[in-house]
Amino acid sequence: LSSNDNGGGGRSGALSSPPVIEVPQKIDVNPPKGTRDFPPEDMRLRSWLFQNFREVSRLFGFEEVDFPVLESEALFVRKAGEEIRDQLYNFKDRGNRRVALRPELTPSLARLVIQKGKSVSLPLKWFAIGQCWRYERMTRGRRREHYQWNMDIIGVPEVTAEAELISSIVTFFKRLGITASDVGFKVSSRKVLQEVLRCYSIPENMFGKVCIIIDKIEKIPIEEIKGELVSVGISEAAIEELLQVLSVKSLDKLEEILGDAGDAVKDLKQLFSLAEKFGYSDWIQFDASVVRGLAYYTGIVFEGFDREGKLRAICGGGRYDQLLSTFGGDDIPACGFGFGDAVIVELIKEKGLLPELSHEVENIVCPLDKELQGAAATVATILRQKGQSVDLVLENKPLKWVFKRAARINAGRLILVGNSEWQKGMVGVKILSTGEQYEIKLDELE
Ligand SMILES: Nc1ccc(Br)nc1
Repeated sequence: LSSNDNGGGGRSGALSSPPVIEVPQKIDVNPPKGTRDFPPEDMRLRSWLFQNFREVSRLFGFEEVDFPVLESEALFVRKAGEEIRDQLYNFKDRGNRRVALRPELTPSLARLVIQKGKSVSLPLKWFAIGQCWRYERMTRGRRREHYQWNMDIIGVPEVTAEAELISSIVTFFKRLGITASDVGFKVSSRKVLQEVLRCYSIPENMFGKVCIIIDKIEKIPIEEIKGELVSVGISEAAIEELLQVLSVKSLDKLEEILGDAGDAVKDLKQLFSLAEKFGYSDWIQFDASVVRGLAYYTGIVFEGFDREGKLRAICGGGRYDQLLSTFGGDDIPACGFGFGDAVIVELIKEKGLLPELSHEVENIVCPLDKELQGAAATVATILRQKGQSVDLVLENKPLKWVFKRAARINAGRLILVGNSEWQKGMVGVKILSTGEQYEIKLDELE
């Protein structure tokens, strides 16, 4: 156990009595509603996706981190009316603690940064791949879990950090064969909203709530948006100005409205200039209507979208400069993104970019009779010590069965351990793709 492990026990308190669990007669072999199994074929695709997440993270010099799936509920109970809050997979554990299955990774990352305090030096460039949960009424039939790739830069106030993060996602898309004709990024800044709200002297503490309402602008009728804004105390005039600004699709137009004194226009201009230098200008567009649905964003926000408009957002992120301080940490700037494992798979299927991923084994090793099972184990071990993968036949099977299995597991070679050969320290080899076969001394086998 690591030194800081508290054994999960925390303060020793009385445990509630264990629930009486009925032993089911016949178990349901399907996974719980809204969750997925990953049998080998699906697991190969997931591993391939995660390998690409990891390789891009390595290219950008990020370090991998991880956190418990189970967190204190307090990490996620923000009061801005977020969907993520309404769908929290939360409960009281047997120590009477309010806990939740994490719906996202960013709060855990913020918690760990604060926990590490001065023992880590900024900037931090951390990435994580973790399963995230929501509890949604199954009437909508949507999943309750997905895996997210997160990349976060902690301690860099400049927009160079957001530009770097978007570059990492572009790099990922390019690795999969996705181009700027397939997907784009809508980019804006919450400082646009902030500057409008300030003009109408709307208090800062309304900012998160207004963003969450505005984020629904393409999901619910505009009259409902207006109604919700009115209900949180935004004046009709402010609402009209907000909606007018949110329809702006060019930075020049935005500058006309907001002027160039504020940070919103300055940050966005810098981001688009850096995009030129990174070489991904074709991938991004300014769109003032992008606010994202998480209350803690404070600056640049972006989301990846499919240009055919068939799919939900592919990924999203932004700057969250206040999150660490709201958790009691120092005032440390931060930005990051989340990239789910579901929409991207729908996209590569749409684009015919699904990779061919088959299970392969270099060798299948088979004793020709029971007495040679030990000899076959020796051969398998020698090959494995040389870094070769081996499927060792573990039962006394007819050769017909062995050849069928060799084909099913895409074995490269069949290594036959027969009595007369073994007496001479040799084995039989059959190259399954060509049919070529020969005998070879065990110590020459490679
Ligand atoms: N936040 C969240 C968690 C799980 C799923 Br599925 N979607 C969104």
